[in-house]
Amino acid sequence: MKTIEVVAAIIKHDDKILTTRRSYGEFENMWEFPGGKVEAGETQEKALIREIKEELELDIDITNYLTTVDYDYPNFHLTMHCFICTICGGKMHLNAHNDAKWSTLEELDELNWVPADVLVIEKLKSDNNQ
Ligand SMILES: Nc1nc2c([nH]c(=O)n2[C@H]2C[C@H](O)[C@@H](COP(=O)(O)OP(=O)(O)OP(=O)(O)O)O2)c(=O)[nH]1
Repeated sequence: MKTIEVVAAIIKHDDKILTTRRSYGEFENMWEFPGGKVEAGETQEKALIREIKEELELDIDITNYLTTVDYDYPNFHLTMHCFICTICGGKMHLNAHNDAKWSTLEELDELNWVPADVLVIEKLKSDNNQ
């Protein structure tokens, strides 16, 4: 099975986290963390900065590494590296999503997530309880 390597941004502001809703493809209208595929020759950090600029027109600072999740979808294996980030510039514009919202950790449970992201949310919650 092919593996897709993806980077995702957990963008924080105060006690809120930015979530975005996919506007196309097999996970249309499900919530995710913004990001995308790492291109050949790119570092994970460079890929994430590029993806967030493309998708949201935002500049980000990567604060720290959160986790890497591995998930088997029926037609591919996902390896997704997740980083905690903050916004350092730009004005949000949705180029690849049909909605975005700021949610507290508790409010994340109310959203219909892309399947692999449930693992990311578990990690965010366990870190928060330490
Ligand atoms: N961006 C993102 N992708 C995720 C998440 N969770 C998850 O399972 N995925 C999957 C969905 C997609 O199959 C894959 C990422 O693809 P993508 O479509 O965002 O990548 P990309 O921006 O490089 O897009 P494309 O030009 O190939 O469409 O990872 C997540 O939180 N964020």
